[in-house]
Amino acid sequence: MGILLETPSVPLQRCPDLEIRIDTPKGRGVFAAKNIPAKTIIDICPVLLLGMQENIDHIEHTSLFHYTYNWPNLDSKSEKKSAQAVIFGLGSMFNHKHDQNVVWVRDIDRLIITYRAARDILAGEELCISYGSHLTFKDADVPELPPPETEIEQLNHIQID
Ligand SMILES: C[S@@+](CC[C@H](N)C(=O)[O-])C[C@H]1O[C@@H](n2cnc3c(N)ncnc32)[C@H](O)[C@@H]1O
Repeated sequence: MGILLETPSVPLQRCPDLEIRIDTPKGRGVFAAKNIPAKTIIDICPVLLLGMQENIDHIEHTSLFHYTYNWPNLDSKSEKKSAQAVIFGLGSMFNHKHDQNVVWVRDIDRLIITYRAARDILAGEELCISYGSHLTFKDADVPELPPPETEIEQLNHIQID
């Protein structure tokens, strides 16, 4: 009897109750078309790990740079370094929200990310992850404060009887 070799594989799964909206204050975004219960798998996405130098020489100069994730990696001296990775599937479409409703887990060895609902998500809500605190763009969720001059002008208009 021969040895049964199992083909290495990752079963894929995507929540069907989703839609892309194309004209939001954050550009395109992923929205719930129906209620989605907490812990539902939203998507399982394959990952392309970029070479450190490839990223510096090329990707950082393209719009793709705004879609990459940090990915733990080892350099040529086996020291831990943060590389960049391109995420295929919906992983590249989630916008940022400080109070995110989607969480994600890396499978480093198999180059996969799994996204799940962090809580119950209502139909019509946007599905967002957190990009952390160092954003490279103006967060559309944060209201614009009036410039100081405007505040002074406003105070000047307050009449005291
Ligand atoms: C990974 S892409 C997300 C998909 C993107 N909205 C699109 O249309 O392709 C990241 C980009 O989306 C935009 N974005 C994400 N979250 C945002 C937010 N909270 N406020 C404003 N823009 C946001 C920024 O332009 C950011 O560089």
